[in-house]
Amino acid sequence: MLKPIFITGIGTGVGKTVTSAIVTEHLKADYWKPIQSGDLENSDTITVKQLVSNDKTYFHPEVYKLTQPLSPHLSARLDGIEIDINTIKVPETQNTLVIEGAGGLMVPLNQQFLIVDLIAQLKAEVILVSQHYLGSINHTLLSYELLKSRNIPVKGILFNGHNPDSEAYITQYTKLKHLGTIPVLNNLDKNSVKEAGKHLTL
Ligand SMILES: Nc1ncnc2c1ncn2[C@@H]1O[C@H](COP(=O)(O)OP(=O)(O)OP(=O)(O)O)[C@@H](O)[C@H]1O
Ligand SMILES: C[C@H](N)[C@H](N)CCCCCC(=O)O
Ligand SMILES: [Mg+2]
Repeated sequence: MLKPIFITGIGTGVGKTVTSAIVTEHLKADYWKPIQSGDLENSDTITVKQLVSNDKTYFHPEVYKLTQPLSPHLSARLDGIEIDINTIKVPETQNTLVIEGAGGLMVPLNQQFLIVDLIAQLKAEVILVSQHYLGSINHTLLSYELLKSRNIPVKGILFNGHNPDSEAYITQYTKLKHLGTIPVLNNLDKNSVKEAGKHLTL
């Protein structure tokens, strides 16, 4: 079986959903967001559906749909449940599977487990999404160190936005494969998503 691709990021709001749409479209892969924390009317699955144009992608349903836009451990508690990571199993598919996490690697799912533990359990390989802001080099290198310490395979790093100096520093330090940069998409739509994928090395 192909290793699923887990799209994680150096934090929340760094562009994992936009990246997931681009990667999903480019590979005509399936998409799965196992834990949606809040924004249920405008979930990441709905967003990716709106941005993908191929007819091969299958959207697997979320396992947890939590009502509050908070860390999943807390969102679950407020909904009166606890996330059981044993219920989160890779869906059956013959296709490449793109999985989107929630927030960054150390985001708690319950009192014990973090997103990074879920990645290990799902035996996925990671695409790390970084975004440029003051402080992002630190967040990117911390994410890299964690993945390395857990022996999690990393397919490469994608930058949402372009900053040649930061990218050069990060790639020379980590030796991660630079999979490309995603420009600011002023018109975020099916066309721009399809086009952005052509400039990535996946
Ligand atoms: N390259 C881009 N061009 C235009 N808009 C972008 C780009 N990247 C991200 N955005 C916008 O920034 C916001 C955050 O991006 P996104 O939802 O992809 O983050 P995320 O990492 O998936 O967040 P979460 O942790 O909530 O899942 C969204 O409104 C998205 O449309
Ligand atoms: C609600 C948000 N959009 C994400 N889905 C979850 C982000 C959790 C961040 C938790 C944290 O790192 O403090
Ligand atoms: Mg997202």
